[in-house]
Amino acid sequence: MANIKCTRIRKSYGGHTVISDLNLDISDHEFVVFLGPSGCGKSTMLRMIAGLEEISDGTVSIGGRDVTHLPPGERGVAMVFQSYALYPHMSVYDNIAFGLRRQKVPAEEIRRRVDQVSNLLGLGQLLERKPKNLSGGQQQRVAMARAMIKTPKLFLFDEPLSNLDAKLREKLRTEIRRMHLELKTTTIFVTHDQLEAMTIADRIVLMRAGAIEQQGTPSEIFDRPATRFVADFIGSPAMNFRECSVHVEGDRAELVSGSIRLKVPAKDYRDLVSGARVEVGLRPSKMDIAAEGDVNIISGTVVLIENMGSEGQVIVDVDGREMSFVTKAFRTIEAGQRINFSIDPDNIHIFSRDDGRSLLHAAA
Ligand SMILES: Nc1ncnc2c1ncn2[C@@H]1O[C@H](COP(=O)(O)OP(=O)(O)OP(=O)(O)O)[C@@H](O)[C@H]1O
Repeated sequence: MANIKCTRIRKSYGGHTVISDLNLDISDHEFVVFLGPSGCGKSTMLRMIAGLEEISDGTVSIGGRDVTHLPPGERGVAMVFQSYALYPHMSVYDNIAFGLRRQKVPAEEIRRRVDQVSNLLGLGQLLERKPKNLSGGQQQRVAMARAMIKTPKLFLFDEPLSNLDAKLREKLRTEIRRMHLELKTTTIFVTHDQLEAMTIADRIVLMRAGAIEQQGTPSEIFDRPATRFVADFIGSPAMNFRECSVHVEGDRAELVSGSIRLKVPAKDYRDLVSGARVEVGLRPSKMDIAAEGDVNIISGTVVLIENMGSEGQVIVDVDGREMSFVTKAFRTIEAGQRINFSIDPDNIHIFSRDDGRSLLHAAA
């Protein structure tokens, strides 16, 4: 069992508090991603769970055992860092076997386990090489193998893919996910890359300034962002935001900004009263060229079309400000033309201008 429980965690450096009163539960076998902008405290949290960083206040337990004051070696965790930190003078085999040799595991057993993890990570042909003769991706695989061989209860990854190029990142991301499906070791993975988080996580813990802003499955976070901050952080291309005034008529509310008029069912949101001002968020990927019968139509002049392969991002000037939407039919559009695009009422996000919280009743 390797569930994790962080209770009322605080971390201060000198007089400066960087994590305050953070509570977090992670289930056995879960793959959790700590996501957030630079400096929000992701690595500090991970390092406190690993035991590499002292906790100023609060407790951490792993598998029901309070490990708050245990050294890293006694916590049953293995950590993979951004830098591979392999021993340059040792072969791949010796690098992977190093930890087990120190534990005086019999040579035969070491051979068996090195073979097992190196096959899992596609390192079987590279065992005699020195790290300097490996690519960055191969070196990171060796670092992962070295962590895995100890059969830890908990895997901690601190931005392990940051030094790799985009293609390799994608490949290793899939491998890490596959490895998790096979081994089911509870995993925490730190990244500031939202796409990486979306594709790899069972659950995303989105942090902001030392606190949890929202946690949930990638779909929950993407489809029902609890705050404007989350909505803005997740999704690429980024969400469009417009400040709108509210006009309520019966069971419908109209959100108005310049020429934009969007209708939503008023009962789905709290605090929608005539005269209120709100922040409205529209995801580019949830809009498309308007079709017959669409209700929420926005008109503007096409500024630019970005070809993304199978679809394109269309940047449109609406009342002197740019908005964007994504469409497969981008090849039919030209810069300078007038265009109507639309959004489904279910995909309109409304946030309070005071505290940035979503006004959707069903928001997390
Ligand atoms: N040893 C330290 N002494 C003082 N402040 C520190 C120390 N380590 C981290 N901090 C501060 O704690 C905060 C959280 O840092 P942390 O490295 O956990 O952020 P992060 O979310 O992992 O960021 P990044 O994605 O840039 O690595 C930052 O404001 C950072 O400046």
